[in-house]
Amino acid sequence: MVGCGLLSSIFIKRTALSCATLTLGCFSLFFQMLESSSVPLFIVFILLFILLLIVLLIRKNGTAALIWNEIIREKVTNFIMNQSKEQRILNFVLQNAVRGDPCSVVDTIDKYCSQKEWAMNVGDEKGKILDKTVEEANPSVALELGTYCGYSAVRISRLLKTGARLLTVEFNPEFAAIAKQMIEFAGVQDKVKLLEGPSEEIIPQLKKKYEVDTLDFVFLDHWKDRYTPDTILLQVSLHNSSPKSTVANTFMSVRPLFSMRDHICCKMKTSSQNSSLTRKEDLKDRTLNFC
Ligand SMILES: C[S@@+](CC[C@H](N)C(=O)[O-])C[C@H]1O[C@@H](n2cnc3c(N)ncnc32)[C@H](O)[C@@H]1O
Repeated sequence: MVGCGLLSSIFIKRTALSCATLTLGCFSLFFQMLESSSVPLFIVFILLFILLLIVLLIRKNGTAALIWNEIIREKVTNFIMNQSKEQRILNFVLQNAVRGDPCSVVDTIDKYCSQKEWAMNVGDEKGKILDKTVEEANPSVALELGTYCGYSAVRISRLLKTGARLLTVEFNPEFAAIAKQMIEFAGVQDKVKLLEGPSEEIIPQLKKKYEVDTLDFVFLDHWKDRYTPDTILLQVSLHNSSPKSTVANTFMSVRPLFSMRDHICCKMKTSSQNSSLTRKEDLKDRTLNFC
């Protein structure tokens, strides 16, 4: 009984209950073990003690928490529910957001990801910075690399002026299918075009296949190792026409970004507790160092 309670308790997210239950269980077993001097009880005690140590590690250590939540817990939940996390996010939106209202979709994803499961959306905190940069750039043509479930695509598109468009690139077919439904549910499908494939293949096609002459705004939010090569590829593919504004969701230096002319550059970083960003204006000295 105690073992069952303890095992189920480790599935309870971020509650002090799991730790308290485990500790209580360990103590109660320890005293029973002392009374009966039973070997099986001793083995159970050792196992529960190890479990307690693991739970404490998950609660105190960021990497352990990440491994637990993103690898073990998510895989177990996916297996039990026979559904991916991204599908759960979409279902939550379909059930709780207002169809045709992009703000409601954005808020509902934020709600799910802050209360139930973390996901790699840009999120509300950095999203507000993204909003500000989009509003300043007021783009006619915008590009996003890394769509995921479509959170930032919906977020950006809700700020686009009439006739403006956002091209968003995603190479994972499962994520692309989710994003497509998210974009349609938000009612922004006329503004957002999802291009499925690796950025390194899509970017060279932008000019001819997607009739892009210049980009007014670029949001880099795919895998970080592609930031620099894709920035160069963008410049080459669009014949050296630099975007008016580029936002990179990173804390690292993206050299070509900073050497582009006429751009507003915006760096974002996430600390364990919150997000912060340094705008181009504040970055000038450091920017020069990077170039
Ligand atoms: C951090 S997520 C994007 C989050 C999204 N911008 C948002 O805020 O909602 C990164 C996404 O980029 C995609 N990705 C990574 N490298 C890519 C590449 N080279 N081409 C296309 N998509 C890529 C991944 O599959 C993943 O879905």
